[in-house]
Amino acid sequence: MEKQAVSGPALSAATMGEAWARIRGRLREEVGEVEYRTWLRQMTLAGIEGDEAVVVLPTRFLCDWVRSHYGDRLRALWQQENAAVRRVEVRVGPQRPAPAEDGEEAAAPTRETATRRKGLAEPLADRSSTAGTARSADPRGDWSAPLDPRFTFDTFVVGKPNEFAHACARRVAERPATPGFNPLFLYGGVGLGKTHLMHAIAWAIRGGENGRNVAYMSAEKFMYRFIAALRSQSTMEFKESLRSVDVLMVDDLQFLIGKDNTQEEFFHTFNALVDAGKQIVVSADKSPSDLNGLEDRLRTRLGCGMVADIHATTYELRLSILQAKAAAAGVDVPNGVIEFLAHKITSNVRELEGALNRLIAHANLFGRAVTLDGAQEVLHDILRAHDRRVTIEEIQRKVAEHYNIRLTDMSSARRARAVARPRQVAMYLAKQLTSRSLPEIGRRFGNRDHTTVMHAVSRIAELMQADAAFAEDVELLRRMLET
Ligand SMILES: Nc1ncnc2c1ncn2[C@@H]1O[C@H](COP(=O)(O)OP(=O)(O)OP(=O)(O)O)[C@@H](O)[C@H]1O
Repeated sequence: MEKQAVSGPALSAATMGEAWARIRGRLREEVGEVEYRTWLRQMTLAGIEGDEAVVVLPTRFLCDWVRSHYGDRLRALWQQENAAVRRVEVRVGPQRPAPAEDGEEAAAPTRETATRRKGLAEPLADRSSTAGTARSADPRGDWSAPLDPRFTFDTFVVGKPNEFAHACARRVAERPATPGFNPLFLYGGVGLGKTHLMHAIAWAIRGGENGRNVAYMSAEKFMYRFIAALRSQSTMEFKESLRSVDVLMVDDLQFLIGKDNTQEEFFHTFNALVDAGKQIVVSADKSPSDLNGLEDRLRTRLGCGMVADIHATTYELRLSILQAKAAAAGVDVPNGVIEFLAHKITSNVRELEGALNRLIAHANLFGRAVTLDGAQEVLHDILRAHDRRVTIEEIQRKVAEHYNIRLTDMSSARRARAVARPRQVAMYLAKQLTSRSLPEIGRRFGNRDHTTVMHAVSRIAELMQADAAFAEDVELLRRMLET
């Protein structure tokens, strides 16, 4: 439901802007220049929604930090400005350029401010000028970032694409710092389970008998802690606290690309820990050798233990994941719906899970059973985003698989019915599902003439009319290809 504008003493855009500027000013005075620049400067006000002021920051980590360290203060300051604002929501959102503030760079941004506004660079440039004035951006702290209770080995579904990574993760969890498995480097595309496996390792080691001290963090958090330490001149404590852990786990290492100072610090920490026989686990979106922008010596070190790739999901793995998640939610999702989702949503597990959760939420909310029609309606936006153009090669592959013939027979001269009929089906589907012309389709099927394709199309249409089972078979193929 759309939220209403603030009632009572409503704020106009101009007044809101002024109020926000005052709040930022107050915070800046209260926390000091260094802390303000480190954590708060990138905050922008997205607007007021109902009784809630919405503040955005460029990354999830910054949001978590600002929410937990400054959330109450932000709310109190808003209340002073306008009593109708009762809550402050801090969320990830697009950045508008922050207004120039006293003592800061004016309109033409320096390289540092430009990159900082994108939320990308190491904001280290001013580290000598203001060091010492920082308050509590605690560089020592404890390193035990909260782990997601859902991300354990028990809930991780294993299939061909992730079985090697999973086996390595298990091994490290059971026997940390085993030679050959240190460091463990897990990599794979977005939403394929890297963080899940990292948390599972951390849970297992923390829950083990030896009471090992596990430090789990995102690379982004590593960087912010390091910067905070530099600024408050407490790098010794920072180093000591990290070097006293038994297991260091750093997620999304690609974040350190281009952040040379942080990389260097990470490299030294890494060496100190490995030399001391401690386990390192790292995840990234690419293999060490493909992480261009990481220093060569760091890439070499990262690649010298065990490197395990999590591949894109297969249909079978998607099915198993959906079945496991539906069972865990205690909701009866018919097989047809599960198969449909596994066919349609092929991008990654996060999206697959999101789609299933939405279906389950709808079913619970309206007390209705989950059905295929309902799924198509509830998920129409997700499904549309996954619609894609099917290629002739995909059609040939799918049809060959379906009829159990060789892919090469799609273009061969063999005329045996067992081969010729599936080839005709593939031509028919190519005509139906692609915008290719008849001559072009003919060329892709072993340089056949366009009249051969025409004949195949009409023959298959006839057979479908005459034989319901055959028609159903072709329809099934079409639906599978239309994912
Ligand atoms: N094999 C699996 N079994 C069960 N759940 C999985 C599996 N793989 C991924 N997931 C789920 O998919 C979601 C996304 O996974 P995760 O956050 O671990 O991905 P990621 O690879 O770290 O992505 P990113 O690159 O965006 O950080 C999580 O909810 C996770 O539990």
